[in-house]
Amino acid sequence: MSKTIIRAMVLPMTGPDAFFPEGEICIEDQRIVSVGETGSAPAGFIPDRILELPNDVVMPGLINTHTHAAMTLLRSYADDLPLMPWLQEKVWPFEDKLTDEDIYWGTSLALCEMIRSGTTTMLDMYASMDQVAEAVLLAGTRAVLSRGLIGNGPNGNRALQENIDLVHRYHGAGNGRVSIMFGPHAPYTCSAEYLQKVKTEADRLKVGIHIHVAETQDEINIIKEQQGKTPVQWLDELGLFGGHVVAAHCVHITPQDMEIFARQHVCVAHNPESNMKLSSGTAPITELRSKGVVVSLGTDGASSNNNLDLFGEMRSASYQQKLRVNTTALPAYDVLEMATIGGAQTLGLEDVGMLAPGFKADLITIDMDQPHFYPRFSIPAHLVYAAHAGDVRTVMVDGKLLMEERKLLTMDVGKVCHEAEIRAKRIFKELNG
Ligand SMILES: CSC[C@H]1O[C@@H](n2cnc3c(O)ncnc32)[C@H](O)[C@@H]1O
Ligand SMILES: [Zn+2]
Repeated sequence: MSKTIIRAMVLPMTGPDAFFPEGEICIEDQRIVSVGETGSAPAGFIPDRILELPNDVVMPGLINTHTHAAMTLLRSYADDLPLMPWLQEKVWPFEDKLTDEDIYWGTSLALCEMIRSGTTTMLDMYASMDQVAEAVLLAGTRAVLSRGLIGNGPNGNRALQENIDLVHRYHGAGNGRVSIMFGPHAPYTCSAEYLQKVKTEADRLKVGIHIHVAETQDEINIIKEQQGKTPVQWLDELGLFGGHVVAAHCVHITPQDMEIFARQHVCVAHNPESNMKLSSGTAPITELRSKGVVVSLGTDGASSNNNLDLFGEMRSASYQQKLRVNTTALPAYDVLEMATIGGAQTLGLEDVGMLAPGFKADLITIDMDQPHFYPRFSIPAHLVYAAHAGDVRTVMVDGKLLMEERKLLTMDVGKVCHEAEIRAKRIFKELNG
């Protein structure tokens, strides 16, 4: 049994007006017991640890709903290219050389970066997912993991079996910190028959599906030529939707596609920085949200971003919609919702994303006693428009501290950076002599 009290400014993300300037959160083991003003702890709650952080804001941990964690090994390896040449000429040849251990260390590097920037949960899609799961279990974060499935390639069936095995081995592991989805890569890398097989397995094992959808105009052209309809309409007619589906990107979608998402409760993972860097386009986020579609935020991998910082992603998401629509689009609180409770809804996690009694204690604190946070007119505006990754002081997941005073408690950052550097450079040498 462990009992903790955190005293700080509390932004619980339970509604736009909920804020406790002199707040207090009580935590027992993995869960939050109470949230309120200082002095609101239940009678008889005797903590064995008190974190006095009066100049910090405590808020839910951020949730990254689309990434390829181990792609940290490709950071700054392949820049300034559009999606297809980037994948075909640079990324896939590099990924062909990755070993299971490389993916373990690349994922660990991503987890160091995520914890240090306030991300407590990720939805990942990659290969060697047992190693990814082990890295997550050791780091102490929460993750939903999917085996990336390129159905049209020679390994499509083997990869599908790996995804099935992953469900059996890791769904619910780490006291529920790890769960599994299926990861068909995209409409242009999976046939109709393959996607239907994936859907059958996902339904049988009662887990969700994570897929890239409508990322580029090239994808729309390919699928329209092959199928005579948009990727979203094709996937809908194939029967892929209807269960729990997370669609990443969704840049080039029509009003009819948005109606399908709303009707089928497809959740969208928006990746504004990757979409800008690959020059893919600007997703119609305000329209999706006004149709009732759940939209959350992802960074995509570190090769198309090139960081895993959701504070930057929140700012980019807001600014991008303001540029596309007008200045009232995606105000600060709405973006914070996308990065917290919206992320939890996207991942089907019912007890994270807010600070409320009964919820899991996945939370972060941000040091507000810094010049760029004065004067304090609006905490949500500060967090979205002024904060950066380095402002995160404390990270807790499942009631366990993963970072205190910016020191990682579960990971050896020096060792992780060293392993990542030598492994990435080895592959570079293998490819370039
Ligand atoms: C088979 S594992 C996942 C696969 O996806 C690749 N990937 C990374 N970013 C993107 C993106 O924006 N669109 C499509 N595919 C992407 C990654 O390199 C892996 O090969
Ligand atoms: Zn992706």
